[in-house]
Amino acid sequence: MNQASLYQNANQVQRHDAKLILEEFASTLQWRSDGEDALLDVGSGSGNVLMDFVKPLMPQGAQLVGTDISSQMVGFASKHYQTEERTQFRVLDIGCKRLPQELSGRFDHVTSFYCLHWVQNLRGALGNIYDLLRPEGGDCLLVFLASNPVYEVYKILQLNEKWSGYMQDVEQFISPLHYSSNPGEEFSQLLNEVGFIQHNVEIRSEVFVYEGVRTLKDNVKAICPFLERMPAALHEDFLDDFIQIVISMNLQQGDQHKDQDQKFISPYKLVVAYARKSPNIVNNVLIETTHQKLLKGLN
Ligand SMILES: C[S@@+](CC[C@H](N)C(=O)[O-])C[C@H]1O[C@@H](n2cnc3c(N)ncnc32)[C@H](O)[C@@H]1O
Ligand SMILES: CC(C)=CCC/C(C)=C/CC/C(C)=C/C(=O)O
Repeated sequence: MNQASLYQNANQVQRHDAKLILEEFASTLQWRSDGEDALLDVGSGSGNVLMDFVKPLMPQGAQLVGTDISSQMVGFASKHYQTEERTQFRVLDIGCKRLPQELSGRFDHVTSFYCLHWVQNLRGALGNIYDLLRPEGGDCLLVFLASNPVYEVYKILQLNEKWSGYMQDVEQFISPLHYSSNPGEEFSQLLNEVGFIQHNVEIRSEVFVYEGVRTLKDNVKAICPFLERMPAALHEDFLDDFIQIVISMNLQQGDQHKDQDQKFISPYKLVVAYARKSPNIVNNVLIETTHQKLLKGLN
C-alpha cells in the first residue's frame, strides 16, 4: 500500500479504532514529569492518525517521529505536516535487522496502529520496538489486526486464474496471527521473549459496517497490495469480483440490486497490547535472581 492520498481518504475504520483506543489509554501511558517525551510511531502511513489523535495527547515540548517502510507515505506525511513543530517523518522498516543508531534507545513511547499485521517477522519487529525505547524504561501501545475477512477474500481471489498471477505471494499479506488459535497468548509470549516483562494483551472482537458498494471498494483500494501490480484498467473488475466473494460469504445485507442500499459486515479481531520496558537495572536484578535460582536448582 503506497497510495497515501487514497489511504488518507478511505481509512475510517483505522481512524475510528485508533481514536477510541487512544482515549482509553491516554492516562495509562507513562508521560514524563518534565514534558519532554519522545514518541516514535511505527507505520504512520499518511500520518493523520498520528497527528489527529496521538499528538494532541502529548505535552507541549514533546518530540514526534512518524515512521513507515514506504517512502511514498513518508514523503506525503512530511509534506502534509511540514509546518508541525517538533515532528518529523522518516523511512523505517520495523522488521529490519539493525535499527539506525540514532533511533536506538531514544524514545519514551512507541505507538503503532494498523501496521503490525503487515509484518511477517513479528518477533523481529517487537525486538526493535523494545530497543527503540530508552534503557531507563518506556512504554508502547500496539494495535493491529489478528484477523479480518479480507484475508479469506484474498485467498479465494488467488484461486481465480484471472488474478492468481498477481497474487502468488498472498500469504505475505495475511496477518501473522490470522491462523492462530490463541493470538493473545501467542503475542504475549513474543512480548515476553523480547524482554517486556509487564504487558497486557487483549483480543477484541469488533464489527464494522461499510455503507454501500463504493465505500467498501474505496476502502479495499486504499489497502489492497495487489491492485498496484495490475493495469488500472483491471481494477474495477478485480473489485467487482471482491464484492461477489463478500456476498457469497454472507457478509452483505440489503438490496443486492441497489448499490447505495447495500451494507457489508466486517467482523474482525483486533490485538490491543500495552507493554512497559523496565529500567535495565530492574531487568538485571530479575535475570540475576532467576539465574541464581537456576544455579541453586543445579547444585
Ligand atoms: C494501514 S496503514 C496504517 C497507517 C496509520 N498508522 C493509521 O493508523 O492510519 C499501515 C502502514 O504500515 C506500513 N508498513 C507496512 N509494513 C511495515 C514495516 N515493515 N515497517 C514499517 N511500516 C510498515 C505501510 O506502509 C502502511 O503505511
Ligand atoms: C467485508 C469485508 C471483507 C471487508 C474488508 C474491509 C477491509 C478493506 C479490510 C482491510 C483490513 C486491513 C488490512 C486494513 C489495514 O491494514 O489498514
